[in-house]
Amino acid sequence: MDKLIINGGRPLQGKVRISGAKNASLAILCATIMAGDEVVLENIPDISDVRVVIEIIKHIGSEVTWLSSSSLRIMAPAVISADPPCDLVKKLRASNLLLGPMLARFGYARVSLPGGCNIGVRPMDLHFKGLAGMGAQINLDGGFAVGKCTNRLKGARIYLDFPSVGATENIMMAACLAEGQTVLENVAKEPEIVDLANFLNCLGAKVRGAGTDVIKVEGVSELGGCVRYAVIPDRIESGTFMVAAAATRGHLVLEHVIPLHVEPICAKLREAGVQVYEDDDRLTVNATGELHPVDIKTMPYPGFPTDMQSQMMALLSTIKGTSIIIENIFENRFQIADELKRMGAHIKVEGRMAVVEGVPCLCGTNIKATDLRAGAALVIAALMAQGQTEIYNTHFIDRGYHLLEEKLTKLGVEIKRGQA
Ligand SMILES: CC(=O)N[C@H]1[C@@H](OP(=O)(O)OP(=O)(O)OC[C@H]2O[C@@H](n3ccc(=O)[nH]c3=O)[C@H](O)[C@@H]2O)O[C@H](CO)[C@@H](O)[C@@H]1O
Ligand SMILES: C=C(OP(=O)(O)O)C(=O)O
Repeated sequence: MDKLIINGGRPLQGKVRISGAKNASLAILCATIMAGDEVVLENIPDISDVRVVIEIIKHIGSEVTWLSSSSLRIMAPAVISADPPCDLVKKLRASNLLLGPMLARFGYARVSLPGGCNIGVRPMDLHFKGLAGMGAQINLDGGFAVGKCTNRLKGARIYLDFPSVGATENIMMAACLAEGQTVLENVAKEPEIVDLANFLNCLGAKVRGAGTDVIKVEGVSELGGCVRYAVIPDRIESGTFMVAAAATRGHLVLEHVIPLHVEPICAKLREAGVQVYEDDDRLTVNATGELHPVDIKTMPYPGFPTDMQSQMMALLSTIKGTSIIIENIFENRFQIADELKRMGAHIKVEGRMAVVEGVPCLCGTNIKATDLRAGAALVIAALMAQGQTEIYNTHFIDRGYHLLEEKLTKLGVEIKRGQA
């Protein structure tokens, strides 16, 4: 097991290039199993979640080759050679996105219920309801979701009770190969949904409306390949660096960003007194002035992302005054508060609300990541803290941050990896 050792107290200074989006890459990798010909993907981050999904699709028969450090060539199988292996599926959440594509292409899927970070209950009822609405039989069997459809899936009108990202993606993918039209209402509007829809359309799918509340899919009998598809930049990695710059009262230029995707984060940082400037695909963050407390409510996109909530909590823990955070998406995303308190933060958690009283500074100590974004938040806390911090459970952080130590080192941070 690894640990990260960080000596804090220096402002982040310089330029950082943002990598491809984890959540878009994972969904697109699952979608590749529906492709009838070769697919080349670019801007794929080489992070552990991506490596695991690649192993899973290879196991079911896909041929996958790294063409460079961020591009992949994939050829999906005509028939699946094995079920997705349970031990790999359980390593992450996004493996639940195999169900829709496998059912649509092969008429059968036996996928273990997914794992991933312990940030809430995370049921799959909306996925199952949508796929069943298209004619699939879905059963739960000893921790596995087993889906079957004897004939082609049928287009249907499906209303999601909640705009779930994963359910929108699974049903949208399955609808691409269904017979007739699918109308999906109250869907998630996250940029990763739009990226996935764009990729599917590159394969010859007919998806319209991604990024709005209603997605319409005209099913086609087969999908083709794609000569080149570049995944969008990671808005959560962007947000994490922006918050890290603010927390260390630094000055940072982020390159290869889509500013629109990080607008909810920019808006909150500006409200806190951070200067944020946009220029094409670059963002400049300057936090050399006084900062103010802010209140945050996590919401589906374009609201404030739950995946940035922990990082903001770390930042707010050293801003004088009271900030209130309401977590509306995942009930278990305040575990980070206990670790921040070990560093001297004053945070009171009551159900879905956290009250953060800013303290003048945090102190370095030994702390452990409880999930991916909590890990990112602890890195931010360590960057601000006086003295040395050791962060354990780094495997959570490795799920989602490409070249984190290298990027931070270039920005002036003293960071190294050691054995825990
Ligand atoms: C791999 C990936 O893309 N992960 C992202 C995805 O997760 P994920 O796709 O799991 O998140 P969802 O949008 O589905 O979950 C949002 C809420 O809906 C609930 N729900 C979801 C499905 C369902 O069938 N029933 C149900 O009740 C969940 O428990 C949660 O409370 O979106 C989340 C919300 O933006 C992000 O935090 C994750 O980083
Ligand atoms: C919650 C996250 O990911 P996952 O859905 O893969 O657990 C995340 O990226 O913060």
